[in-house]
Amino acid sequence: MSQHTLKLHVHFDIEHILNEMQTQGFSIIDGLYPLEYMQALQQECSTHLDQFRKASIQDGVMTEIRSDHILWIEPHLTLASKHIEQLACLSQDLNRYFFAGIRDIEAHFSCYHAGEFYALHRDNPQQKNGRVFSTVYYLHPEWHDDWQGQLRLQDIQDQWHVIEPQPNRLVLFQSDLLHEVLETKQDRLSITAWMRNSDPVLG
Ligand SMILES: O=C(O)CCC(=O)C(=O)O
Ligand SMILES: [Fe+2]
Repeated sequence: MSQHTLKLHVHFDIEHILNEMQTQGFSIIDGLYPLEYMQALQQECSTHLDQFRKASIQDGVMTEIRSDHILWIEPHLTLASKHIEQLACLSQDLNRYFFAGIRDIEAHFSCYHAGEFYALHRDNPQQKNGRVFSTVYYLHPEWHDDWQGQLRLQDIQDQWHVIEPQPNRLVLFQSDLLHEVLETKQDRLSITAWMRNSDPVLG
């Protein structure tokens, strides 16, 4: 499919999402995109894998907390940019309902190779980086339960959830919730995006 002819408009079940955000602080949206878009996005991701950088090196400093590889999404990544446009639409609803003040979205592709993980963390540790909501969209072609690599997340009632990284699944959660990516047994591809209420500080 030519990326120029690709028109993407997703209908979010916004009432359901808002209700889940209100009661648990996170929401899972399955089967988000038409298959042909997901496949085109996979291809965009795979053709750029050689440009991914170790996420464990931030500002030249090494951290042990994560071992995945990332590529920040910029406009030339046209298919990934369409995903960000859809998230921007969703953020308008979140703004209307939660007065969240979201003004922009920052996002990167992530690739976890077998043996890689992201230890327990919050995406907005001291509420300094403006991240209000986090989203992860999984785009590997398939996922089996015994491949591990789950997202483990504590909800606003302190209950823990283990979420499988199923392809074409979007997970939306409050950026201040504790979560981790368990060590994966297979290559795990995703786009992580943050809805922010202030100017970007990459990292
Ligand atoms: O890939 C995931 O399931 C979560 C990734 C994550 O926590 C992050 O990139 O901050
Ligand atoms: Fe995170």
